[in-house]
Amino acid sequence: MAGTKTLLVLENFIGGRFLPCNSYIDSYDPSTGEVYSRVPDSGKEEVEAAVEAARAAFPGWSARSPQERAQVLHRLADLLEQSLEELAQAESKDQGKTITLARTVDIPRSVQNFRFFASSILHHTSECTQMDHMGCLHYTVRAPVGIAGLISPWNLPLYLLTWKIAPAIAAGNTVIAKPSELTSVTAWMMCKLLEKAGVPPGVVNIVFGTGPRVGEALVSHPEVPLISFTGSQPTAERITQLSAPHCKRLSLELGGKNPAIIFEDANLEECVPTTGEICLCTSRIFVQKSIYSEFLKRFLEATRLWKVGIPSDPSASMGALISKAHLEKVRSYIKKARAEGAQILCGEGVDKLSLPPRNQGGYFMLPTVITDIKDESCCMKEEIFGPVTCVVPFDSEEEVIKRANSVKYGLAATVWSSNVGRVHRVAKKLQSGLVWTNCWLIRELNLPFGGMKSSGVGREGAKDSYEFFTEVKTITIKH
Ligand SMILES: NC(=O)C1=CN([C@@H]2O[C@H](COP(=O)(O)OP(=O)(O)OC[C@H]3O[C@@H](n4cnc5c(N)ncnc54)[C@H](O)[C@@H]3O)[C@@H](O)[C@H]2O)C=CC1
Ligand SMILES: N/C(=C\C=C\C(=O)O)C(=O)O
Repeated sequence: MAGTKTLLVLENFIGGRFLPCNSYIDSYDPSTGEVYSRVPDSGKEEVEAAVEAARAAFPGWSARSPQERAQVLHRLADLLEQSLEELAQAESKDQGKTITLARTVDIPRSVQNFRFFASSILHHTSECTQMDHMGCLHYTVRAPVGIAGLISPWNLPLYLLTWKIAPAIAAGNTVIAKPSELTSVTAWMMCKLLEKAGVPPGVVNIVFGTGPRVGEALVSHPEVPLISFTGSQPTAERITQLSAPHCKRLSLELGGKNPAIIFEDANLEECVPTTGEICLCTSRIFVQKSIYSEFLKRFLEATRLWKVGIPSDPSASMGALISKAHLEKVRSYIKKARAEGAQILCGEGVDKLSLPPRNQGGYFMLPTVITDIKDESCCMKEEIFGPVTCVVPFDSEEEVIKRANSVKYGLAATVWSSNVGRVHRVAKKLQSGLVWTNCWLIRELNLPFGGMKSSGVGREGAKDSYEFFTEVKTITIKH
């Protein structure tokens, strides 16, 4: 491992202090394939220390008023915003995404997550009902649950981690967070801002490392009663098994195999650019037969305009994939599609990727469009989580709803049509936690976010996250 001296070495953040770890994992720069940082390989011992710190901080933090907690969240948001450029550069290098994306989406949304929950925590009300004939009044009270375990993936590192930390601490919990071992740098950078923001020691603890070691230690710890997880379905299954003996509360935000349904009366100008490594991306495009050829022509033209480039290039539309293993996984799907007789119209194996010499070992691939593929193909059923889209024709509304619903996932869908009645009808029948019609990824953070079927359990959002991160009690008063 050449250049060890210059590697960035992260430390766990426990009880308000940065602590070294006994062992470390190498972390790779996805744009070069070279090791550039070292991430603590934490385990049970570090989780135990974090639990101790979180337990000690809980009484003081939970006793503060929502207004006092909100002020701290606002200060943290301001500090993150002041470091936006530095954080964006770090996210782009660590994750492989373009600097433009990190600058305009990831870090601004992380800032917004703290501002949003700082505000929404001030506006919850509780229920009250009268039972006059019994001389009773019933009402509910909510209280923070305790120590929340938060586990996040690599695709939107700081964005998804803060989407969990913000509501959890706003509601008065203390947290132990575990970011993906593949993308830990921005979480570590955020820890440097916590003290200045006024977050007391032990309220936010971050333990770095792998799922099987530190993730499982966190999930299995008896003093961590709730786990909020975003990631893959097999990991969610494991977390569910480990949580079961403790009856833990779980929020599981998992993958998708999201359909876009494009009817013949859709505005193609609008839908072509939006169809496209977020769990919400479209991976199956169903196009009504009468416009199939025209759509495909425009879609291919738009895809070919996507510039795959090094993450720091502001003109690149797409950077590198997260890891060598992931690149190989995505490529293996394209290979399977080809073996099944599908057509690969552009991208992997068809077009040539041009990269600077220094980036030849990076995890890059071209956006790839597949057609002539059967609904039963694994490319149409399984989450590939890469720049690969299948485009297939359909005849009728009834047929396309059935086909769109024929996968185990149910996260997001888009419907494109200028017929108002049709978009309402189809949106209602799709088995999907989120449906966008004539648009994509316009987020309203107040409303429930999450999937059905194998795409998850529970929802996140203003009210949903508040309910998840608090315990409700019903009190009856006889007067
Ligand atoms: N939101 C989504 O829909 C996402 C879906 N994925 C899908 O998952 C596939 C694998 O990606 P990964 O990052 O490896 O997902 P993953 O589900 O393995 O990892 C997500 C997080 O869970 C942790 N984790 C892994 N195993 C664990 C365990 N046994 N106990 C506790 N925590 C554990 C990981 O360290 C990471 O922090 C991707 O190819 C993609 O298909 C990945 C990231 C996000
Ligand atoms: N959960 C994911 C995306 C969430 C986006 C949002 O909250 O806007 C994911 O890609 O894993």
